[in-house]
Amino acid sequence: MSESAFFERLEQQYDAQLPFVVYSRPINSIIKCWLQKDDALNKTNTFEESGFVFSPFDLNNPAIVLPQNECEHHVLEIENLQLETVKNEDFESNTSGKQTHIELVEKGLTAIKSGQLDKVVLSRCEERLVSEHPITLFKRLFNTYKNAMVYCWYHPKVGLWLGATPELLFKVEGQQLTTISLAGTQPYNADETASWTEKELKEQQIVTDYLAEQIAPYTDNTNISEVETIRAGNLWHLKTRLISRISTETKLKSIIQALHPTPAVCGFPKKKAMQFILDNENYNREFYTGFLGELNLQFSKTRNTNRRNVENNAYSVVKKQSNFYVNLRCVQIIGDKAKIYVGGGITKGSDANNEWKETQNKAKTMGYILT
Ligand SMILES: C=C(O[C@@H]1C=C(C(=O)O)C=C[C@H]1O)C(=O)O
Repeated sequence: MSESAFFERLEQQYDAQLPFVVYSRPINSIIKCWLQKDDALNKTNTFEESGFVFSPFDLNNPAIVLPQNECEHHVLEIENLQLETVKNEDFESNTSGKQTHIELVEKGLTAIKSGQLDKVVLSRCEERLVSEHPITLFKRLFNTYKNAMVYCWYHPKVGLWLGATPELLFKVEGQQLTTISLAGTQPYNADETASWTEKELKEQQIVTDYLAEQIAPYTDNTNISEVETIRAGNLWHLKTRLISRISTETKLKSIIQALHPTPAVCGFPKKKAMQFILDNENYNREFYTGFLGELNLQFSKTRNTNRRNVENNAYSVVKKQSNFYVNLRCVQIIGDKAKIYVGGGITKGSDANNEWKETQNKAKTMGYILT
């Protein structure tokens, strides 16, 4: 399918108010779209279906699935999309929510000092006007953020979301589980390399240890990589990769419950941090810090047994794969309004003003894309 035919088909779907998702995974020149044939709202809480899942932060609310066999699928392989309009380099974060956010962070710090919590991730949402077509915004995301999972998701009964997330929640290929620990934030500077404080390194290590502990009951042989610095748009983060094997009887839902929400978007202890967020952030995160991605898709892997008998040499096994990304650096579009969702992790020693600035920096990822 040509680039123009691919996007025309997507625009038709949006004009007909039918559900769709268009996305591209990090470091990948493949754009996929799933177009649901009707406007049914398919929910899941078992995560046993095959499809594309869009899950809220709070799993007490349902996750939405675009079922694989009720969708038309298209794939486009391309490096850069044609775009007439360029991104806006002058985005200035709106300061109207500053006082409220600082008060929220201070409340979080008080809870940490009193020993109720070790870490809590506190967020806010900032409104902007948007005039551009969502498909144009998606094209800009794809051209701008090559090492993020970029997407535009729409369901007429739920809403319209776009994002460029640097964070894999986890992926499962057959029995192999991969997850990452992402924490620490610094503004990206092309002339310097990131230098991290002991506090930042320690906090990222805490996230890594926590993830390893959470997956331990379902896995064996966890291999933990060295810590590396990665770039996500205008920011640096610290990242570690954890790879392990899950036992055959483990259900995908158990892995989801063990890993979501991670301390990178919620805090820990998990339940207490979650409760603090639900009680104190004075808005609903909805799908921000939820997760999205391919759910139980079948793929076949060819094995080479190296036997002499050529007939037996290659055979393929059908396996299932899922890959979920944390819904960060995202925006919800309602009519001509764009709501940019941003947050950051608060620990002992965090400074409320710096936390505010960190959310302003994070808002730029989507801010640059909107005009
Ligand atoms: C919560 C967000 O980001 C998360 C929080 C980070 C931090 O506290 O330093 C870093 C990356 C993300 O895991 C967000 O972007 O809204």
